[in-house]
Amino acid sequence: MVCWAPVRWGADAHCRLLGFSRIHWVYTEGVAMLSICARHTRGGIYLCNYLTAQRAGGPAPCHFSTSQPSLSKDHRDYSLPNVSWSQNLQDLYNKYQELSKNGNWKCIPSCSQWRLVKSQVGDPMEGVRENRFFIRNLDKDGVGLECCMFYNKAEKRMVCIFQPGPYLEGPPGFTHNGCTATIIDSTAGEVAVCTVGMAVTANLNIDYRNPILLGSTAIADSMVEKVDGRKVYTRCTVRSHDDKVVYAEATGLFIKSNL
Ligand SMILES: CCCCC/C=C\C/C=C\C/C=C\C/C=C\CCCC(=O)SCCNC(=O)CCNC(=O)[C@H](O)C(C)(C)COP(=O)(O)OP(=O)(O)OC[C@H]1O[C@@H](n2cnc3c(N)ncnc32)[C@H](O)[C@@H]1OP(=O)(O)O
Repeated sequence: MVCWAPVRWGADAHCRLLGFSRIHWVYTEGVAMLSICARHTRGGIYLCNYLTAQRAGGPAPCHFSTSQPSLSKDHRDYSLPNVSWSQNLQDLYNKYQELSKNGNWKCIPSCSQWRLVKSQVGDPMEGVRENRFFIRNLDKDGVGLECCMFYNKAEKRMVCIFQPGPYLEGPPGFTHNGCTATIIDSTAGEVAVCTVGMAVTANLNIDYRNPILLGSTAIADSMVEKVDGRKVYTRCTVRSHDDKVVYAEATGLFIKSNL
């Protein structure tokens, strides 16, 4: 029999992040099927464990704190590995760290992103909150986006290795396309900013090719194609960690700030 069950799912932050209503409805049969299919992948195990824990009333992360204004001066680097990282994400991180040894690639610490903005435009909330961006705005490791960016100056290229967590769900078991758009915007935006200085998104076009399983590891690979005056044209492809599946392809136009 088909049955719909309400599941309290990290209510406040989840709603804020995805714009859903306070109760998130999950089609339980679909989720059960997905969890069976998902067992075949490393990401699936992550998802299965999470769903099993939730159904059992176990340590489902229903209550957690979001990125509220904070007086903390602890500028944690959210791009460093933590226990929620899958082996695939860790392997990609190790690969780019290795590539960084000859200076071609450079790891971008998460806290550097706001420093970049502040150095250009100042920070209206200086002193009242931590340095962090929308892309990594949940306190709890693993529930949102785990990611790290690497920059290649010579190639005008930025990659973002990432692992979407359970609070980023769109279709049951899969990543919300708005989350994918955020990753693309941030990766392409960052390479635009690193290339020409402070710039904002004017246009973003995305073709979604395949859904991204929650808990899986993927990579957004973005590069600057052309700079024409203040206009920075970028291209980005999102693929699975092993390059076998293309998840999305995008172009973005960023406009260099007049400031
Ligand atoms: C505002 C908050 C900023 C927050 C932080 C922003 C960036 C973060 C920076 C560093 C962080 C590191 C990495 C990045 C991480 C994340 C990325 C997040 C990105 C964002 O979250 S960022 C916020 C969302 N974003 C906006 O909030 C933009 C709203 N918007 C505007 O602020 C203006 O609209 C603007 C500035 C775009 C242009 O205004 P403007 O007056 O300066 O210049 P103008 O209109 O003259 O355009 C100049 C030439 O661009 C062409 N052009 C313009 N728009 C076009 C379009 N859509 N399609 C095709 N061509 C276009 C014109 O046709 C002309 O071309 P031509 O020169 O050939 O005539």
